[in-house]
Amino acid sequence: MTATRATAPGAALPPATGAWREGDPPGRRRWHHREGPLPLEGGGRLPGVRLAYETWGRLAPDRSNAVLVLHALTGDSHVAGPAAPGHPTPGWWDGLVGPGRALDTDRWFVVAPNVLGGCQGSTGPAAPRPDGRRWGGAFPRLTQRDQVRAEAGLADALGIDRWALVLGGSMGGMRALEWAVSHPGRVDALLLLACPAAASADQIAWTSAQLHAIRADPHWRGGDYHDAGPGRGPHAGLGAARRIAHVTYRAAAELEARFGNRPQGGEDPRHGGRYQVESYLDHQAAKLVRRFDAASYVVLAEAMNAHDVGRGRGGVAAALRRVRARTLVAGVDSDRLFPLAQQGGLAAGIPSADDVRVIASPYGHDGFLLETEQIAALVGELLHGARVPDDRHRLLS
Ligand SMILES: CC(=O)SCCNC(=O)CCNC(=O)[C@H](O)C(C)(C)COP(=O)(O)OP(=O)(O)OC[C@H]1O[C@@H](n2cnc3c(N)ncnc32)[C@H](O)[C@@H]1OP(=O)(O)O
Ligand SMILES: N[C@@H](CCO)C(=O)O
Repeated sequence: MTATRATAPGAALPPATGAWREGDPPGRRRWHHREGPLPLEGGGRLPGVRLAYETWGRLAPDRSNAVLVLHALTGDSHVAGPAAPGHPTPGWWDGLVGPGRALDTDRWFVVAPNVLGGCQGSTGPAAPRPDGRRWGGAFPRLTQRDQVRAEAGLADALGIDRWALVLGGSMGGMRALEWAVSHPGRVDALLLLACPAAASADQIAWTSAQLHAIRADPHWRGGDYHDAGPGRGPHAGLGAARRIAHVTYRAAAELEARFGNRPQGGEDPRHGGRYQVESYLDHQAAKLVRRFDAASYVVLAEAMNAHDVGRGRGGVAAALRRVRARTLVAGVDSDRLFPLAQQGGLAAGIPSADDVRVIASPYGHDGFLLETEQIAALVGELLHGARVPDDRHRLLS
């Protein structure tokens, strides 16, 4: 595996350039600096919080056209647009955001923050503390609620009282749900994709194996490796974590059809060579190691494990009843990590939600990233009241 850096990609970012201004080009990364420390659900306060974010479109004078897009575990604020300096991958929902697309940026003002704890410009373990040293292993545990609280600060700074739509998949869906539960008056419409009301034992178990892989790497050093020098981070551990995770992101039938038990190229597994599927996972691992910080991975994965929208709110059912947004819940039929039954539970518990919508896909959990046409139809239904083709359900709005 390629091991190119000990520091997080975010650590090399240019200095903050301030908040969004009228006339900004689409997709330019900007930063919001919170005034004062962020109180954390688990106790304590996080000082020096900043969120990186990108925007597309123009905020209407009455500020009624703002849409919040929330990314998943290893995503970032770069929802749309090509790869560019500071954006190692093209926009992860490029087919969804832009002029004439479902999130038509001639009409909607789309905002996408990098999650708190992440490594693509927002405050995370690789970022400096107020005293100038890096957080490293001292970075506090976060929950989705802390992350949403930080995002609410960004909304305040942008002058956005209400979101016309909040949407996200996987970890982004967890935060979208938290937004609708903790700020019911600020979310007009809600699209939840491939996420649960609370992390399940199965999800926590898969994540636990990933966390062990990272912490077992001798270069982990309790999370204090960021200044250890080039190539001296826990890259092997992060790569192992990604291999485990990536299998859960895809479907067994898809892997079978693509790779079966065939050897990779001229390699012979009986003599130390790899199977095709091993080579594929090696590739996915190497790509993540080049662009993501292991300590951020740990912070975000632990926050996902802590996800429980009902905690301290009288349970999941009571929490879901707080949602006032027009809501669509959708899951991927081949998702083995966040199975459709979990989205069924969300749809049943949220007062305005209809039956769960099914995204048909062979790709498993990653279907929420890949099936953009089906997701575009759901966005259109929420924003414009247009029916999804072949929809068997009543209109929500
Ligand atoms: C909201 C967010 O989560 S944003 C972050 C999303 N992006 C990521 O997570 C990056 C990791 N990748 C993924 O999660 C998924 O691959 C997706 C959803 C982004 C893309 O899925 P797909 O288009 O189906 O790509 P797929 O899983 O087939 O991977 C293709 C890659 O595997 C490589 N590959 C395929 N077979 C093999 C093999 N036998 N050996 C080695 N590499 C292989 C391809 O060359 C291709 O490489 P490239 O991505 O460098 O061009
Ligand atoms: N491929 C996605 C899946 C997790 O939802 C990611 O890495 O964020």
